[in-house]
Amino acid sequence: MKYYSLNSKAPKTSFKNAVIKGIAPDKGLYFPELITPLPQSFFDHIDDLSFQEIAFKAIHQFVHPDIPDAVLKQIIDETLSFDFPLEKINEKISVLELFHGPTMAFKDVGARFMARCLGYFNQDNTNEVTVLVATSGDTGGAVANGFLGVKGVNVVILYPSGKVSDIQEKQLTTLGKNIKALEVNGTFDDCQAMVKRAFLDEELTSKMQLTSANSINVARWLPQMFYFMFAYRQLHNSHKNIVFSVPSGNFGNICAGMMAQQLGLPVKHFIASNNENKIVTDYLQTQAYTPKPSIQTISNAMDVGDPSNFIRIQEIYKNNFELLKDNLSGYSFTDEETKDALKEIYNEFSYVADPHGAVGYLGAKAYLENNKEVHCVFLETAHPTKFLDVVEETIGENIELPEQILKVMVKKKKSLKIELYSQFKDFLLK
Ligand SMILES: Cc1ncc(COP(=O)(O)O)c(C=O)c1O
Ligand SMILES: N[C@@H](CCOP(=O)(O)O)C(=O)O
Repeated sequence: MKYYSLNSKAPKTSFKNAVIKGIAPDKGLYFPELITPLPQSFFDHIDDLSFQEIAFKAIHQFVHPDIPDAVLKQIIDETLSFDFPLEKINEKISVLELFHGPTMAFKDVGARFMARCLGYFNQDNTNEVTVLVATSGDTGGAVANGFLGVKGVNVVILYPSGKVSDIQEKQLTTLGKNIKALEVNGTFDDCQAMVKRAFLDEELTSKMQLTSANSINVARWLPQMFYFMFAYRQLHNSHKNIVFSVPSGNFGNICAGMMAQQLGLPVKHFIASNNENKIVTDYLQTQAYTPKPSIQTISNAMDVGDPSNFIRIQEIYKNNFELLKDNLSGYSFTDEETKDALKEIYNEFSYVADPHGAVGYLGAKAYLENNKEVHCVFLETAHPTKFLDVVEETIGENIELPEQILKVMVKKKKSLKIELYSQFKDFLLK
């Protein structure tokens, strides 16, 4: 597969090069040149396939020929070593749990897949890479875990000081080895802007190979397609007209769902469920795309004021506003509404959601008000214990801490505080 830059001013490139570079030389996001739908027989016989087989068929065309089939199978087997259960909340709503990986957030799959691709490309130690990551909470931990000890890869994580949960902070600052954390006095958007500026900085790029492990990178972004296929496999015998409500921040996950739809997955509609950072929800109402400084909320991983992947969504729907609106609705919810939803989900369905999942649930409910003939799946993108204080206080119960979380809580945070791009650059150059 060849990838082109969405800024149209860079040459097409291979999967391998797109992964190693992260972003095109004209600073555009890479996008696959061709999307060939899977045959109808794949969907007709999806019940006969394991999750690993589904994933292999879904991603094969995007990595071929740079990753041989046997290696791809192994990468997928190692990446998908945990479950993705779907639970019915009621007749109209189900929840797809994406938090059973090592850091208990949906980012684990993309991070593990990308780490293994880079490991494969660097077998002969000739492609040493510095991976830069901006995180509003979960990407950092997943990338730290997924890339720990990967040969020839150094990871630098930038996170907004005081704006991630205690557990998220422990997950991204305690591993050591090839993983370094920089605590930025600013917002997630400031972190993302510093990373993007580093890619433009010739002094840096002439001295080191930089790449990104945010959803900018095709190897981090595309495996997120799997979730939508896994949900379909678990639901299609009992429900048609499946709609996904995706708690959205940087819009990588929902955009990966749209890629699955391009592969032929029968998805009736997507819902972008936003907290008060509602740039895309506003766009769908006004047709004006206006990035804004991000607002701090209790669903902090979605505190994004300029979503990177919106441009990919525009590409998928051919920059056609009406086509996009036929496929995507957007809703935004306040923290108070999110807390009420956490209580409602707990009291009515005995289910403990996290604040991001609760926003997804609210999006599903809002859409169902005017669309009766569908079944909504909201994505539970992180385990509730990652947001322990707010969840326990809201539902009035203590929740049991999983082993993954207990292990990390006792570790000691190690980070370097920075405020300016020059400090970030000096850190990289040293
Ligand atoms: C728990 C959680 N939910 C939702 C999101 C939003 O996902 P995306 O940035 O792909 O829109 C994130 C972060 O990305 C997250 O960590
Ligand atoms: N919500 C993310 C922000 C970055 O998203 P990404 O998918 O582009 O890595 C986070 O938790 O860090």
